[in-house]
Amino acid sequence: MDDDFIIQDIPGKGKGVIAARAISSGDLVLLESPLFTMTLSRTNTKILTAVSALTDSQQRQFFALANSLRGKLPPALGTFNTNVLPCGYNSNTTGHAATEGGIFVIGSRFNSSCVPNINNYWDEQLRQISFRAVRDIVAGEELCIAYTDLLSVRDERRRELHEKFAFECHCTACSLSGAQLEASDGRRSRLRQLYQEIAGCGMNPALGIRKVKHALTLLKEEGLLGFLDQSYYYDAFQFCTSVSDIASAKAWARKAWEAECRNKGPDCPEAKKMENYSRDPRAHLSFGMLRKQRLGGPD
Ligand SMILES: C[S@@+](CC[C@H](N)C(=O)[O-])C[C@H]1O[C@@H](n2cnc3c(N)ncnc32)[C@H](O)[C@@H]1O
Repeated sequence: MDDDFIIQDIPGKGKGVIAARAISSGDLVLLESPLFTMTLSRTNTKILTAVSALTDSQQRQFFALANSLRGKLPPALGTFNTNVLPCGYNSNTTGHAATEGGIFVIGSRFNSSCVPNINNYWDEQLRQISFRAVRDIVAGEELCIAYTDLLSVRDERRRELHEKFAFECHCTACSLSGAQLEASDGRRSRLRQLYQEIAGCGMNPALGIRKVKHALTLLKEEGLLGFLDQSYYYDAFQFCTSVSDIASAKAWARKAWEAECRNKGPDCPEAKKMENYSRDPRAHLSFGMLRKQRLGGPD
């Protein structure tokens, strides 16, 4: 793992993390314990109290991290807010925020991209954060996570990143212009709509499956397939199990299981759940709730 990346200066971004060799989709790039964690209700005083409990060398590590909020916030709070990563379930897409955040000596060096190649996941049992590749990565590529809601349009993403982290994003998606930018914004907006429409398709599972397939196509076109696909597979699984289409339900559950393994690791509770459903879709609450029909599995 330690040989997978190097930390170096990146023009316009401070430091960042670069792949030192080819990394395959699903590979664990880093597993790290926090220097310390803190609940959402943090203040400069609370952070200074937590930092003072660290060893001298850990205190130096904390203050050596970037502070992009210098002059806007007191130094400890600015450093914390620049580097904090969620320690708990967090979804930029649904707006669900983890109640705890942590500071990581290495993990806090990952920069942001709106087409991320790395997923960060807090393992509650280990109380460590993992970083896994969401697609194949070539040597020399920067390893980036997502700091923002990827289903927002470019200008909204830039506004949010500027407000929270005081930088302008120039990732491949944010650097688009003209018709290409319009197409990218259109796909992300449509994906957000589909996310909500799919949730309302419980009584019309055939329509739900069509919308899932449309969403997966848009995710692929937008370069986000490996990052945001798992919830769509789970939705498709539920549609199939509700109409007792067992073979298709198993196939969708398997796709969800693969996605959870890739992004969070095979031992995470979500992967275990999907593995169980892929063996026995009847175990799901919605099994057989609607008239039997065949909906079909993933393409
Ligand atoms: C958690 S730190 C990431 C590591 C940091 N670059 C460093 O030097 O340690 C977050 C800060 O990195 C910079 N950053 C992250 N992603 C960036 C990007 N895509 N473009 C420019 N700066 C970025 C911003 O200053 C941001 O506030």
